[in-house]
Amino acid sequence: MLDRRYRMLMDKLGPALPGLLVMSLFINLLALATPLFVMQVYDRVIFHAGLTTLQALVLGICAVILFDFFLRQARSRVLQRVALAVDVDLGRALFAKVAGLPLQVLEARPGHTWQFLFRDLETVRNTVAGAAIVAIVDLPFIVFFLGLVIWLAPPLAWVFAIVAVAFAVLGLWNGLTVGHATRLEREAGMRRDRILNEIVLGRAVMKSAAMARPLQDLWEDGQAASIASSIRRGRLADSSMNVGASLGVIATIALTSVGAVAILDLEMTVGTLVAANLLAGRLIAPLSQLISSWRALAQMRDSAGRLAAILAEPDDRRADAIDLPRPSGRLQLEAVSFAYVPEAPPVLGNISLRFGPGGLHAIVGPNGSGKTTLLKIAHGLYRPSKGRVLLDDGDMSQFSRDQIARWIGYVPQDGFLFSGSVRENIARFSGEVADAEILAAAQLAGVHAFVADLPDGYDTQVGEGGSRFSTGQRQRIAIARALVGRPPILLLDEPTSNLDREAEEELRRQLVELGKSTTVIVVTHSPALLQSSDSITVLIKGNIALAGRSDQVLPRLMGNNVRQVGT
Ligand SMILES: Nc1ncnc2c1ncn2[C@@H]1O[C@H](COP(=O)(O)OP(=O)(O)OP(=O)(O)O)[C@@H](O)[C@H]1O
Repeated sequence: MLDRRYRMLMDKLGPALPGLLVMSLFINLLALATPLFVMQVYDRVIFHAGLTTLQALVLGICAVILFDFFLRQARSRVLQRVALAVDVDLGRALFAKVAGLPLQVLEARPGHTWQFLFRDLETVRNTVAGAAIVAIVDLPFIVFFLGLVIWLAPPLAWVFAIVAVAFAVLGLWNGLTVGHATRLEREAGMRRDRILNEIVLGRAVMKSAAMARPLQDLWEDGQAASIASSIRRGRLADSSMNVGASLGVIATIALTSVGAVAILDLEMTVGTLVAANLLAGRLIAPLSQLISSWRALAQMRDSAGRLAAILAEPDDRRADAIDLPRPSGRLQLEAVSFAYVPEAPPVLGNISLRFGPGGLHAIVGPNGSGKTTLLKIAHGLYRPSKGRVLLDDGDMSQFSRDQIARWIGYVPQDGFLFSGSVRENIARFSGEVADAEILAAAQLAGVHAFVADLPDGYDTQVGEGGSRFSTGQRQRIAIARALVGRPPILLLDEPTSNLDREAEEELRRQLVELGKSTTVIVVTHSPALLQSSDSITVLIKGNIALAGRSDQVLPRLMGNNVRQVGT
């Protein structure tokens, strides 16, 4: 059975392959015209002063050149179409896959891995439309040329056989060494780029903590390793190419010498020798091309492997079996345990909680106690390792992300925004959200007055990741984004951590108001929010230390340091 990476490539290349083979057949047949032409000129025109024959031969070869040109053009077009299919179809599939993968899979690999996947796509695209593929398609015709040469010039057969074996050995050695060196080169490049990526992400920390020098040292180490692996790969590839070139020259010399002896023994004509030499060129060209394209082919094989592996990963659920009515807002965690890595101890252990419908519910606990993880599980972003989450009475795992996003609003700790306008961000970049809905969400989140006051209002560009706004402003816009469509459940991760007193009080009032119709679950350390909550859950080291009505939990919480509750 075909490896899935080759299956993926054949999906794109397969439909074009018969056409390519037919065109290559004709191109290779036409390639016989030159040796035939030369043979005729040497053996007939020169010896018999046949100028009329020469004219006919020149006319014929001109027609052949023209036909050959059009065929090559057509072959290039076909390969360009294949490249376009890779770009469009695979590009679209890859983006949809990356966007559709479960959050846990996305978080399990460093961020730049995903960018590299799109470079993999470019590698596949460029190789599929490049000279290496033409050389591969030309490969079967080598056998044909070999047979022809043996038939035409039997005394040269053993020279051709030796040349073919020498190229096969070189190709094999090249494949093994250059393929491996290419892989090492990529890994070294990725390690170096990871440092660069982090420097860009953590630029403010780098500057404020004066970490530029040590980080540069780290990057230079990475760069040195990358250069060393490039040089090694380059050396191996150059050696193969040079050995290939030398083999080509040796083949010509051996053919000419053996041919000369055969001519002296009257076993062959001069024309046959010249023709055999030209045919040898046709035989060696695709082999040399393959050897010099080996790096591209090895990269394409690895890239296709990575792409195929990602494309085979299971998605988050995309489609719903049935369009269920809007839930009332009851959210229940049933004996939920969760571990980020299967072999590590669980971050959450056997959590059972019920929220709503409606009400303001607070979750508190020390750093690292699992509050954010709990919220992500409640939002279906992570699947529990054990237990389940129920939305009303339905198991959360049956719902698609689209449906969950409509029913559960989620405001992450950093309030990340995407480059674009405030309006686009609140509307989740959907053209289907009406202005009235955006305004209502902004008013509910208490961000309308601030946005309306900006010179470009809702058209204001937020910058990369929302960088043109303060963290508090970003968080308020993120709350508005979560409220679009008035989901029956709203999850907020420390929404007041970056707000001033006044904004905190305003948000508290709004959350209490929202709690009358919506189940609001908020991770918070804000005393004001805790006091206004209907229920409080205290998490310690991934376990529920205390949970219940806030008037019961709060006095114990106030009397104890949160870290000591439940111990
Ligand atoms: N992506 C991850 N991979 C592995 N472990 C993680 C990951 N994210 C969090 N953890 C671990 O899970 C535990 C709980 O983290 P979580 O972020 O849920 O805590 P938290 O209570 O929200 O903390 P904080 O109050 O600091 O935000 C921590 O021990 C943390 O180290």
